[in-house]
Amino acid sequence: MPSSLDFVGKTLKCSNLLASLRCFLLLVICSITVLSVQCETLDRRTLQPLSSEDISRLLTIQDPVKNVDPSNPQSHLSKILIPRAAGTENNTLVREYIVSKLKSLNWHIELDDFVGETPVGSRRFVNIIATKDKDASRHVVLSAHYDSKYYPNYPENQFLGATDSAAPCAMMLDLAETLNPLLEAKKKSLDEGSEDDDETGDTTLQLLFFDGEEAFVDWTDTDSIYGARHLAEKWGTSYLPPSNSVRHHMTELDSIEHLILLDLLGAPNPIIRSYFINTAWLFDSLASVEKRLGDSGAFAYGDDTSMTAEKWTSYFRPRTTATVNYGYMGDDHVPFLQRGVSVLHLIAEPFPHVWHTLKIRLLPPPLRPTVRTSVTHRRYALSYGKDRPAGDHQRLCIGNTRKLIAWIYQIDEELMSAAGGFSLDQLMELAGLACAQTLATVYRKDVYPRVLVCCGPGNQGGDGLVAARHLSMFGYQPTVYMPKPGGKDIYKRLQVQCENERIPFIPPSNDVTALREALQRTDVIMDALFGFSFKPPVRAPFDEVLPILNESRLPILSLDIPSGWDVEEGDTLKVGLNPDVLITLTAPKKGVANFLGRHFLGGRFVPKTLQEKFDLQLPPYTGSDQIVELPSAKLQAKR
Ligand SMILES: NC(=O)C1=CN([C@@H]2O[C@H](COP(=O)(O)OP(=O)(O)OC[C@H]3O[C@@H](n4cnc5c(N)ncnc54)[C@H](O)[C@@H]3O)[C@@H](O)[C@H]2O)[C@H](O)CC1
Ligand SMILES: [K+]
Repeated sequence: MPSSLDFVGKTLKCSNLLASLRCFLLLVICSITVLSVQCETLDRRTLQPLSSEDISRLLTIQDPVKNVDPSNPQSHLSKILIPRAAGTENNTLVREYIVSKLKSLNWHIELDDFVGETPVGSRRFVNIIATKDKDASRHVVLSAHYDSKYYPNYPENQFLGATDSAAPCAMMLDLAETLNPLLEAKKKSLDEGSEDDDETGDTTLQLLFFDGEEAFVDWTDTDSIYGARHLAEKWGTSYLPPSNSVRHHMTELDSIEHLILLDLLGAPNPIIRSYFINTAWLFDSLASVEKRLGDSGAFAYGDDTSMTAEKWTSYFRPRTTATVNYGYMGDDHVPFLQRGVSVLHLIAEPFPHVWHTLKIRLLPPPLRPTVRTSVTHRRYALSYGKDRPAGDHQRLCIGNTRKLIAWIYQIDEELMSAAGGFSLDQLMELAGLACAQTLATVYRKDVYPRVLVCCGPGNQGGDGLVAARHLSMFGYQPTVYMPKPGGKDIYKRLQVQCENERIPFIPPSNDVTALREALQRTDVIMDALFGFSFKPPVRAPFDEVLPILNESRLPILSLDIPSGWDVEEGDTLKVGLNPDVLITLTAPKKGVANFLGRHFLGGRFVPKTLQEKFDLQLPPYTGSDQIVELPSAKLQAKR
């Protein structure tokens, strides 16, 4: 029977989840207090509430049932709900339907067409990439797979995959159709200059319809998610041409704000959970969207009274610190997640009882849950363009940095004077801890375990050694590369501390062969080479080191200022590193005013007296955090 055959695949998916959950259990217990803070803040954006008129307008733009009604032969769902395993004629028919619908709505279509090896021979796979505004450099991606499970013989080969994932695909087409007039009106007003918003104008909606999600035999790493694996790999190495809004070395993957994957949706009463902390805010936003809709009676339909304002119940399992999910199951999002993409996985778990069975043939997918999920997504997508990074409390006067750079040495001196009372060891410890916390915040240790900490000859190199020690304690695998060790006693003591932690060191040398080899075994680079005392031009051996680090195309996190950048002028000589993330210490330097990547502030040691004396308008840190994320350079420039 197909269901029992495929139960192997399902067990594999679930066992991944269970294994991950088991691994994370201790962590959850130990770090519950910290996590409760992070859940509230990580990558958060605020969702601007829509008025009641907005909601009713949204619901009346288009009948929410029309596109997902299986009894209507013209609905999107009916058109997709045929056996459509990858490589079959039906698969082509469904693809052509999706493409023609989106083309007629004026969406830009790209097909990712390739041949892959499967246990049943070579097969053609075609991912569909539909983008509303092809010129926008940032994408909010909604995705689902359009293939159905392959079975060689009758009657199993009649498997329809209604929830898996015909209904999610139909929801996406419904969303495109419903929002199209609104998206076009917005684009028009941006083009005409009547609405001026670089931030949202540069973000567009992208729909990904994956092919070949299903295994041909049993679900394994190589027999599953053919389309997603191909696209994630391709996009990880496709670089976008640099422009005002596209920074150096930005890949197609970097352009993804969030990838939202819909799967196994459409059956009654799904339980949907939050799996990833960096999209927890997005999950909460969806749940609050659902609540507003439910409480306003928007889910009630016809004679059915089960979803009236008083009776409806949520599909979203509320998130609490005790129930944060740390595992993930095998699905199309995994190759993206492994490459650092922010993911929201919206899947019914436990899987619907009709999963990989033929029952759906006899029992059309229950209409109401499909409509409800579809409407919730419509409403969410409409308000996405109004989102902003929460930045009101993150005031930082970049205009003041001209003064700051002159003051930065003075602040340092005062901190370590008799009046300041700090020692260099103390400041370096707090600076290094903030740097390690930044890396752990952005780069998950299960995806980016191997950190190459590149340390320079000055105090910044000391920050790097402190960070390496903390990273090791956090569970990462740091390696220290210090081509020209500084002579101060403090560096030697820090090196001993690292060695006692069994952190490997690459022996100092002017020959960069060992560096090149180490980069082959690295997931992320920490740049602790030069800080605020760097004076261009770059001297040997670093003149050779910086280009090698850039050419590695690995993600880079820079400490205080990207190495090779002039502290006042930035990367004017174009010899500096191109980091993805920056952790500024004490206060931002003028040279990084136009830095486009993620920017954090750390060095939580500037006392109130010095903040007042130097008129530093530093943003408040939250709870026990050592770092605070700053608004993007683009937003600051506008203010
Ligand atoms: N209060 C704070 O913000 C603290 C910050 N910390 C960190 O310390 C650095 C500044 O440290 P400093 O020792 O003054 O200098 P650097 O580490 O930036 O580098 C000096 C080092 O580099 C050599 N060098 C300079 N220019 C070149 C060049 N063109 N080519 C090759 N080598 C060069 C120079 O000879 C020195 O050896 C700050 O940014 C923070 O990261 C403290 O840890 C805590 C307090
Ligand atoms: K640096």
